[in-house]
Amino acid sequence: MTQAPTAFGDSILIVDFGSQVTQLIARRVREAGVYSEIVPFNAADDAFARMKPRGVILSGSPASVLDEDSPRVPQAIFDSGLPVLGICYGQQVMMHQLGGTVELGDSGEFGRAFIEIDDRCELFNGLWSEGETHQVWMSHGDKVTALAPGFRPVAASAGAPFAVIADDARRYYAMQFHPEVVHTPDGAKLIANFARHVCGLKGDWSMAEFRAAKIAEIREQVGDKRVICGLSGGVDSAVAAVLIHEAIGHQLTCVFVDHGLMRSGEADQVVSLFRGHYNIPLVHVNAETLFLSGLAGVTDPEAKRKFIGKTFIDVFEDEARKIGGAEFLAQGTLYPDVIESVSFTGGPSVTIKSHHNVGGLPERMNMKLVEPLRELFKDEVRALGRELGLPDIFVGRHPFPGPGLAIRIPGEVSKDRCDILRKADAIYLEEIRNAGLYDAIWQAFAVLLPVRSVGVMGDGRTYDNVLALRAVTSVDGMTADAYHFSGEFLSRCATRIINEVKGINRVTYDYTSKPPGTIEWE
Ligand SMILES: Nc1ncnc2c1ncn2[C@@H]1O[C@H](COP(=O)(O)OP(=O)(O)OP(=O)(O)O)[C@@H](O)[C@H]1O
Ligand SMILES: O=c1[nH]c(=O)c2[nH+]cn([C@@H]3O[C@H](COP(=O)(O)O)[C@@H](O)[C@H]3O)c2[nH]1
Ligand SMILES: NC(=O)CC[C@H](N)C(=O)O
Ligand SMILES: [Mg+2]
Repeated sequence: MTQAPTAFGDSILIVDFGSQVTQLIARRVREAGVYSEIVPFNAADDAFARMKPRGVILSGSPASVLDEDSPRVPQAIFDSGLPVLGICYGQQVMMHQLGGTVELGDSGEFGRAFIEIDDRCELFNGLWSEGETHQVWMSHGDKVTALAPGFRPVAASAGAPFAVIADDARRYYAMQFHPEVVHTPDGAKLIANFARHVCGLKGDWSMAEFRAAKIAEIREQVGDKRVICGLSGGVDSAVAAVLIHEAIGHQLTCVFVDHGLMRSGEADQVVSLFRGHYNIPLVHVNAETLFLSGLAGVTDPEAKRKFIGKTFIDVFEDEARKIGGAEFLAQGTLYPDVIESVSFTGGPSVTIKSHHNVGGLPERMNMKLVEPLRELFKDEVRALGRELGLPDIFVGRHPFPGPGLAIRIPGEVSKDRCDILRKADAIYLEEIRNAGLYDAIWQAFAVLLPVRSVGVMGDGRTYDNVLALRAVTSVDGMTADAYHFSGEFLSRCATRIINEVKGINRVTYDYTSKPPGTIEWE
């Protein structure tokens, strides 16, 4: 998982101890105009040396510092003299390592809590003053019972006398609550204060800077070699292709793989849209038979993903040979693809699913990867797309997963089932567009369930497939909420789909948020 040295100037390193909300810390730091990266605690030493950050934030964790073998902060971070901000477990582990005491609490604090500000400190600069009460969000069972030398309490809650602690001389701050979540209303400002006021960073990280830095980095990585870019029609690969083209021009060839798992009419649309807007060579590969024959009999979601990931690479390598060889394969991989696919040995996070372009890649690959968007969240990619002048039709598109309809057909995938799903999905999206809801929704799609139900149509009995509709709102795909359609809208979709698509006799709507669900069903 080693990456090239960061070219983004001043940054903050976030050490991940496995909290569910670590990504939110990175978002808050970036919103403050400061570049940040998350690294698992067991890779923090290397990342610290590579990034040369100007400050460090320690995340929460499901672990307890009282457990044997629970994670620790690399000593190099404390030895560096840089500012450190500890959050929840981050606070506990700082105390444990720096000479304080942590004990198992009689009862934890979970959810909303109120803290009283007892003293001023640099972290509160221009934000909180003595005597005030503020809402925060807690989620802990252990608690700090004695402070390490140099620290003093600056805020307390009913359950946590050391809700915020400070050592202004060393620029060490720590809190028991989570400032990164929206339920701590001033949390983003606290994190911004740490990044800008305590670490002294300017907060001028922008997409224009990212664009320039990335172009330089791509030129350096690629030299005069050829690059193939997997182009899906989605915003990520379109932005990656345009950025790489700006860097290396004619050395780039794009390859669109039609795996037969596309939505209705999508293949032609993507190819004509891209050819219409850009003068970048684009190869259109029809690989439907290859993908569908390989998926026959495969029902396990991870097995589908792994097969598709591998087959994508086979196709890219074939196409590379046809143009006389390419040293590099470019993809529009994003930060969430990386975070959700990787579990670190001995590390705290688990693999949720193998995104086809990361965890789904075969072990042995002949081409080296160029992934200029690997550090970005989706909304940041859209901002970069606008910066690069991409038309709205690319920038505003709903995401569509690389494995396509295969992960929206739980159970075995066949051409017949793809055809049924394509028709239903097209009606659903048409209704969404007609109702003017496309831009209010982050992603919408249908899932063809491996369940049949009994119905009655035209006085006859039917025994057909059940379809689930899904629509979510989100900022970056890391968390999501079900979209609340009107009942009238949903029944219109249900009626049209059952009337117009042979093979479906029941339609349901999926109200699950993420977490606990994921956006896709597989
Ligand atoms: N059909 C395809 N042909 C070629 N490359 C593809 C295809 N589908 C996916 N890829 C590659 O895999 C990467 C990841 O896919 P992903 O769906 O996350 O991104 P995207 O399609 O570019 O954008 P979006 O997430 O908005 O759909 C793409 O950026 C692209 O490089
Ligand atoms: O290119 C992709 N390859 C994949 O293997 C993949 N799996 C999920 N997705 C998309 O990622 C976002 C989050 O999806 P999940 O909540 O299902 O993980 C949603 O936008 C999903 O559509 C993928 N995109
Ligand atoms: N959210 C956290 O970081 C929790 C830390 C630790 N597991 C506790 O329960 O106190
Ligand atoms: Mg896509």
